[in-house]
Amino acid sequence: MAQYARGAAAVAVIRLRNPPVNALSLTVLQALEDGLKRADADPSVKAVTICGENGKFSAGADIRVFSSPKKQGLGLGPIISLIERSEKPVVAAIEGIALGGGLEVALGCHYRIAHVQARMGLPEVTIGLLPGAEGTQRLPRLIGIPAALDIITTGRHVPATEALKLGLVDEVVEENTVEAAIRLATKLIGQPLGHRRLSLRPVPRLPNMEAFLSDALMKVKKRAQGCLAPELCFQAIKAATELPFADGVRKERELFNILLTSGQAKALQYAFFAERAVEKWTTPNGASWKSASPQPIRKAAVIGLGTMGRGIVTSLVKAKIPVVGLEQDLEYLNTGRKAVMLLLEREAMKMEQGAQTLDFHNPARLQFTVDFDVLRDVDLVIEAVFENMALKKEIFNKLSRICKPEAFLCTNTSALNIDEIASVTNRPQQVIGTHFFSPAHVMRLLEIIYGRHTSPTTIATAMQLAKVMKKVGVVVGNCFGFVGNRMMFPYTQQAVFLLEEGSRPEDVDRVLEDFGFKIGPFRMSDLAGLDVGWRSRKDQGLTGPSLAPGTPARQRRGYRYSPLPDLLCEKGRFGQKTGKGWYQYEKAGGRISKPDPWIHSFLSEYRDTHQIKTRFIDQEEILERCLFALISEGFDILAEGIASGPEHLDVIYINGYGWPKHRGGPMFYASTVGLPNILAKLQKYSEMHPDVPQLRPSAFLKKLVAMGNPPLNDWMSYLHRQSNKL
Ligand SMILES: CC/C=C\C/C=C/C(=O)SCCNC(=O)CCNC(=O)[C@H](O)C(C)(C)COP(=O)(O)OP(=O)(O)OC[C@H]1O[C@@H](n2cnc3c(N)ncnc32)[C@H](O)[C@@H]1OP(=O)(O)O
Repeated sequence: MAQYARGAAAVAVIRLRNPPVNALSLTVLQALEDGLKRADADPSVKAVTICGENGKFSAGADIRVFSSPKKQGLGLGPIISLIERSEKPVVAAIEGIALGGGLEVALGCHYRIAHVQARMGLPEVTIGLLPGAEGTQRLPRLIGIPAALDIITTGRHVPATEALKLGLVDEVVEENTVEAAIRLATKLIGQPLGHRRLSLRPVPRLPNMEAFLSDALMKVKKRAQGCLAPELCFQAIKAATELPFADGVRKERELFNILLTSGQAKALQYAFFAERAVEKWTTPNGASWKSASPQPIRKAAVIGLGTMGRGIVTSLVKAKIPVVGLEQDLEYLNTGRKAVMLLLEREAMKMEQGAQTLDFHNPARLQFTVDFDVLRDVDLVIEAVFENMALKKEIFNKLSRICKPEAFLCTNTSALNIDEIASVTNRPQQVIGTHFFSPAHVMRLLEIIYGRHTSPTTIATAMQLAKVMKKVGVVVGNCFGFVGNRMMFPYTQQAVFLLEEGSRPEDVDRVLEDFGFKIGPFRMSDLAGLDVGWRSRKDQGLTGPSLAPGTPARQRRGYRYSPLPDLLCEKGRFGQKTGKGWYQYEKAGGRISKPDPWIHSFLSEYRDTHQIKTRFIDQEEILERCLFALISEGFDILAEGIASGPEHLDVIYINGYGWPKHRGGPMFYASTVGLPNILAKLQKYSEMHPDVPQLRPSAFLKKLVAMGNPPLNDWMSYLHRQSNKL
């Protein structure tokens, strides 16, 4: 709702009130409209201030309304017009946040005052929409086309100081913003308002408007990667340059409705809530975010300053947590230190653009050592040495003797058994997996893996650490590959099998990149380095010297196996780092991939050697085999209780594996394709490839289909129900 009060003798204050972020629900909008009408009708009221409860203006429309049957009733535009038409001056007092419809309300006001800490933005594009309450028509009139395009098509939050420079707000204050707004409103009583009504202003012209817009459209499309909303945001802003206000608003509404009914908006809004849902973690034994409290981390240490360790140190410094970086000897330490300093300098430069500073030259904040004794007083250690169980166990055993008893011990691993690592310590309850993604200071995902003995406090502390590092922590159980890599395995396996059967790396990558992945599986493998998987397969005895003599080339443990990646590694083709992998590159370390005729003839020789009949594989089969195998593994993960809901898998895939957010994550995507369709296709492919267990549909998927394909929100409730249809 909204509270109506008197701020000064002649000033009415309308306070938006809907905790925690004053979202504009239908009730709030009704109360805002009532408040405006009341102020208008009261002759003793000469001016109005609009503000938000609890130091937050408003986070915009209540996103849940967009998927409810009442969405048609969300008539914010007419209320904003009512504000603008008011004969009494209306001042917005912006504290905290004014986002989406919240900022559109402020744009309807005649004046805007912001607190210096406030942030403003039109983030609708990030939930698959556009500012549909006349924002695409008012903002360009206020701050011009280039700035409006930037803000609307990226959805970024603009700090108050920048907003002042752009002319988005009239004043920035450090004092009580509402009081400042009331004072301004009092001063404005009786003054003319015509020029303050944005709908009456022309859009500032650019000398080269046409060229500017065509260049901007190209950039928007490139960034969008298949997402519809940025381009429709662009179209709405372009309309502001071509049409009178009222016609521009009509165009905006038309484009808004296209987006609102698009599957992409649903997927992006699902992703918004999924990200928040995973914060509320639970484990199968009943531990949960509700009852566990995080411990403060005043000082941390990172062991190993390779690629991952460097990024983790950088993330900790950025989170203002004092950190010690430790390496095995001075040579490695110096190389690691230089690399960390370079990363931090780059980060500091980026932060300076947003008027922020990064303090990393102070030894109290960042220290490097080869001496484990320095770790005596840290609250938390993140071990980030390479994936070798023996080495990790040696380090954890040492840490357990050196670190204070209450210190938490985290291992950055992408697959290894957390319980085995914890078993060599004197505090298995304080051992946890923290799987960072590379580059660790950029990627948002942090997979947090609890072991058999990990305490709820340890989980809560790791989650809190993720939050302060501005990462999305997702709590998962302990199994080989955890969630992300375990689901990735069948996906990349299918991609390689497709090469055996007739596809080329560029065919498979193109299909998955057209689907929306930032990078296809073969380009990804070249980027990560083929040698990483090769080492792991050698450790597992799947290839290399430990492979039993006489093992068939294309079979392991009775199932189909492709030695193709091993053969490439044996030829020194490790990907980008060696200039050759599934593609060729301009040089070792090069980044521009080109299809490689050598690979094409290598594949055809390989098929001849193994008497594989080559066939044409269409896009549908490529997509379905890769994605459905991954999804089926996801259902197994849910059934085993490794993750507590499909949102967890989706958040992991969107934030760690380049899954296109506008498709909502693999499990959401499965729900849109329809579980019966996925089951039928998996059954078909599994019959074609009986020696590939990863194509056999998960029992949980079968159960859900038998139960009538329930909506995603209900899936978990079917896990323990008895079904006689199976
Ligand atoms: C016909 C045309 C009509 C309208 C056009 C207008 C369209 C819009 O306004 S669309 C909405 C645009 N706004 C946004 O996209 C903002 C979304 N919110 C955020 O970015 C963040 O939540 C925040 C910056 C506002 C706050 O961040 P933080 O402090 O980290 O808190 P949380 O993100 O955890 O949020 C707390 C709590 O609030 C819920 N929530 C936030 N925003 C909305 C919202 N707009 N609608 C509904 N609910 C919202 C969020 O889910 C959290 O809920 P839980 O505590 O239950 O998890």
